[in-house]
Amino acid sequence: MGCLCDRGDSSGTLPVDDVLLSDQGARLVSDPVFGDQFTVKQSLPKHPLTSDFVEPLAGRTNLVTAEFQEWKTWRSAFNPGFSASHLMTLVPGIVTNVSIFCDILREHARKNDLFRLEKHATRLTIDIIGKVVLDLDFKSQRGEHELVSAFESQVAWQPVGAMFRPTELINIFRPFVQWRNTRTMDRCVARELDKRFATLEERSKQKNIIDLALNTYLKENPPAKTQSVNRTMDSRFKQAAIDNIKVFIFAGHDTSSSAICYAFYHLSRNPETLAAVRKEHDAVFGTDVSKVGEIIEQEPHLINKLDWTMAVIREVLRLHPPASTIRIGNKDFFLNDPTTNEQWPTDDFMLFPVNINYHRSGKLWSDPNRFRPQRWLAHAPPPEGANRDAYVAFSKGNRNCIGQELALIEIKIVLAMAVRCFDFSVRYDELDKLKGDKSGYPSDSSGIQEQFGDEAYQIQLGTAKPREGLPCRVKLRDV
Ligand code: HEM
Repeated sequence: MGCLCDRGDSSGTLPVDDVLLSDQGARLVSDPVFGDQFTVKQSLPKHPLTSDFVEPLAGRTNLVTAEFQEWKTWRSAFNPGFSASHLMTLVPGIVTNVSIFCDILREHARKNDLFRLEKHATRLTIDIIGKVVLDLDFKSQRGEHELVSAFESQVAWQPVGAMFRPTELINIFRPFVQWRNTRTMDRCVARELDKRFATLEERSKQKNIIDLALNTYLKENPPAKTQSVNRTMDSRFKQAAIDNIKVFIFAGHDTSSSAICYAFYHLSRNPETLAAVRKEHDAVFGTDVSKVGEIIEQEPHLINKLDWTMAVIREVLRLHPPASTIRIGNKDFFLNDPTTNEQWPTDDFMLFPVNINYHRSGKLWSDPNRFRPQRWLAHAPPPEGANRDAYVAFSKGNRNCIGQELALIEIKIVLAMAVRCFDFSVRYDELDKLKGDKSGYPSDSSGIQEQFGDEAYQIQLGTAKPREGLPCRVKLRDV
């Protein structure tokens, strides 16, 4: 491993460092001064490994991997689906799904059983995204839906990730299982596309992702006056629409579910923060916790008053960012050290702004490994406050996360409806009892059990998730 800069911080992290990944060099970037050069000032194309990762989940033509004009066309087609005013119309659907999530937690509390929170959080967020993207109720929190099951299986069979599954080692199965899952996912999405396409012109304009995709098609291919709306959709466009819908379903649930788990994890370990968040919820929604969902539905803008809750979410995503970006360098692009004016070539290098290094750098943050949400409160100026330049949870530049506001809204609603009802306790000490629960997690209590002092360190399962799916118990609070 060779280093490019010798301005490492106290933890020894270098702003730019080189490693060899299989047969290709990678420049690991740990400082926004360098990372912004290829994500913000100029946005270099995504590295081909992004497509390798995304393709089994969302095919070849999707917003995450698209470049140049194709990306521009799709990004502007989908932008209206994330306008502040449209997002507020999604709140009732989110509240309905969060109520079901809370009911499920209530059932666990009554049974006082041990369970993995990740499964419930993932089913919650996939149900929410099903409504946002397809205007469809998957109802997967209470039952099975073939599209959801295919997604879950596809994530579990990703080659990077759940290596603990013995079947993972026998690679000959993977292509078949992934091919079958893709066929199921494509069939389900195509069915919805056909239904919506047939009725598109009869319905008033809607901004869910499926209709925004179809409107793009109609704009590019206006029907002739004599043509019936039953005409068939161009097959290339249809596949691109299917892939984009799948990418929204994947990107829109897998990351948010990880953040929900980590929010409960940190709140359960930080009683003072938990008390501050509960106090804030009392002040904003009143003390009758049974009414919160109704109040949020009627006055959705109240969630903009949740400063502490928002600070918790930002801090959770600082310590445990579930996703990142990787770019590919080229012969005309050089990384520049502004203090020395030295230039480094990037041709054929993977350029990786390492989110964990940004977020846990002692040079960029005070007390970087500690959960301290108050650093995000408006009255906490730097150095106590947050270093917003060094915050890349949603990436930066024009390829930043299109769904970030939606994610923040849904996580805020989950916390607003749950934290005053339940006491969470994280139970890695009882992991052995979950052995053989068919979750796919190994229940491995041997070897290293923590990283940075956290038992719930991140593993890759799709995006990055808490180890072992966050085993926990919940108790009902007397409120
Ligand atoms: C806590 C939740 C979330 C986190 C931490 C997160 C993080 C990210 C990151 C780091 C990227 C950059 C990926 C790359 O460059 O390869 C990204 C892009 C993206 N995210 Fe999110 N995301 C979240 C929620 C969502 C949601 C709810 C949606 C959809 C409703 C979504 C849809 C997307 C899409 C489509 C892109 C690609 C955007 C583009 O390239 O134009 N994400 N997200």
